Amino acid sequence: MIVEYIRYRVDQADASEFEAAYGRAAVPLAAAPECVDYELSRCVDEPGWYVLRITWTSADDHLQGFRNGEHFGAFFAEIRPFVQRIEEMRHYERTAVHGTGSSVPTLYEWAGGAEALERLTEAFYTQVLQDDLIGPLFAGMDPGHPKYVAMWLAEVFGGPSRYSDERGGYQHMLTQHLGKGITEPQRRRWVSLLMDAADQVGLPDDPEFRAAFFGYIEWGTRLAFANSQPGAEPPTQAPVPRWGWGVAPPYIPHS
Ligand code: HEM
Repeated sequence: MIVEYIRYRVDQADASEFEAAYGRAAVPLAAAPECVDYELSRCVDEPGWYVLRITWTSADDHLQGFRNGEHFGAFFAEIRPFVQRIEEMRHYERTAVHGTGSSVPTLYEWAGGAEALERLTEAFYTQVLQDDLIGPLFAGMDPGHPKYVAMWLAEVFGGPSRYSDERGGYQHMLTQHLGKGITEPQRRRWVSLLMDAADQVGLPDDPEFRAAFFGYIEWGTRLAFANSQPGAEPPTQAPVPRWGWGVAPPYIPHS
């Protein structure tokens, strides 16, 4: 992916027509398969200045695919009157420096931190060990297992990276599932018992948290299932995944 920045300097008198033109141009832009996303921002200190950010699938896709494609004509017809107003138009590559701030709590914080996740896994594995369908899989489990899985979940949900630092990270977790031959009914039971445990220990039950929590559990158990099958060859090295809120951040009423 590549990010294109276009800086415009528009006369204040033309600003509303400029924004309206880009509003119309955004329709063919959004329809172009080469366009990932876009955003037009207006400078607060110098109101005639604008920055348009467009993320393209690649610079070539922009310059060859989009410009020679079916949507360019309609896009360009709208913005043509403002081309003379462009001060800079360049492609930028993302660097390794990026991240998110703390304006939204992590799932880890929202869940109640390490202590809440440990309560969850303790209650969960107590049930697991008594379960006819999946209990036998865990018959020889390490007594520290509930704590280790809580550490894993904490890291996934945005908490400290203890599982990576102290327990071998993704690679160790993967080796624990390889060759286990988990069946689909066993995967489902694992999910179901974990959701029961979440209710039992009082994890937050707001729709946003539960949707994100369940989303990860569904994803993770499907991977564990796939990786446990005979002959599976999953990647042996990978970072511990980091799971966020997805499309529905927490609902925090503002007074
Ligand atoms: C989101 C889904 C899952 C997560 C996050 C997860 C997490 C983990 C982790 C972190 C370990 C290694 C613990 C350690 O450091 O020793 C582990 C081991 C294991 N997992 Fe999973 N797991 C998931 C799904 C499943 C499912 C669906 C099953 C089977 C139904 C399963 C069965 C096992 C077993 C049998 C072990 C070895 C336990 C032992 O002998 O100590 N896991 N899991």
